[in-house]
Amino acid sequence: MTNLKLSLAMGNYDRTRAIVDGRVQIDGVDPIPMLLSPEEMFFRAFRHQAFDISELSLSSYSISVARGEPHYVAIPVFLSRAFRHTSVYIRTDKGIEKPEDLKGKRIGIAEYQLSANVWVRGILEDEYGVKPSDITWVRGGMDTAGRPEKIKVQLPDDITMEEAPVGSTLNQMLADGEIDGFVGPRWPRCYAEGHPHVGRLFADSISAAEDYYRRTRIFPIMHVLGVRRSLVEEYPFLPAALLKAFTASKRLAEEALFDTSATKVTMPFVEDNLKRVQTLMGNDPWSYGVADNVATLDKFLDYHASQGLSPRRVKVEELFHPSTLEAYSL
Ligand SMILES: O=C(O)c1ccc(O)c(O)c1
Repeated sequence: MTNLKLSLAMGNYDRTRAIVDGRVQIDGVDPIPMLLSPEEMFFRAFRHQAFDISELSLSSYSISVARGEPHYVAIPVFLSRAFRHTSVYIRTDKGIEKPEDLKGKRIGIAEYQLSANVWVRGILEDEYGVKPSDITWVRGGMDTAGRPEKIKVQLPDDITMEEAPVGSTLNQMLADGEIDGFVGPRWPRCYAEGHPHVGRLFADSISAAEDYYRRTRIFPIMHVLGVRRSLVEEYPFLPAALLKAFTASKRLAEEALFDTSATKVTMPFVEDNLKRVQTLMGNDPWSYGVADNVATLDKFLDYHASQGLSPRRVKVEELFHPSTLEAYSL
């Protein structure tokens, strides 16, 4: 019996590496891995359904489910998670000292529907009373002018959204003070390069995120794994096989990270960060599976619907293949 040969698009992460190098096999599948950036992967997945198995933006995927036209079915493998307190950048010379000061400001975004932006808008509203309609959103490419939206969205009437001027990038607009801030999953180049008037809204974003986690127990989910729906109809073993393999691959990455004899990532203070995260979040901080993540997924779907991105409130169980919602035991 030969295995299915399936294309597999995902990021180059420690938690996926064992699948790429063959230490973990996916039952019944010979993967053809492609390690891509989120921008390229999601554009090709959502515009052209280019891959058999693909990491997917939780937001873009939720839109496709809410619209009743999902080309992929998700598996509760959360390939990207992040506390997005890190992801709000501001001009430090525009009177922005606290979240409430964002009201009336012009904030750049690459796309309204990016998962990181859904989380940031939700947290700003829930925690600080700053509504999406309090801000003027300016949409454009970060480093390339004229970025297209990968999914067209119809925003609620009270949302003000402008397109960045033709030929302008958000990085240049932020650097020149033409926008007051930027929200997005990737840091803007001018911040990375140390622009003297560009900083973070939450200057101590680790403390802000820790406080948020203590109160909410939410570690935001950005990306899921998806498999082409037509393939699952033909081969219903695929979702559970993928969940099993990706869970095993993540476990190997965690074991390596905890082997601190010679650190596995090129970064100081790894042991200290591991201890800090364990103290805050317990022994499985980056959990896969629906059961451990229902509250986080529910919060995301609330935000997604209230921000007008899904035309109806999708239920958590609708996102994932039924075979990944339960497991056998001995
Ligand atoms: O589509 C994007 O631009 C994009 C970039 C980075 C991410 O992590 C992401 O979720 C989306």
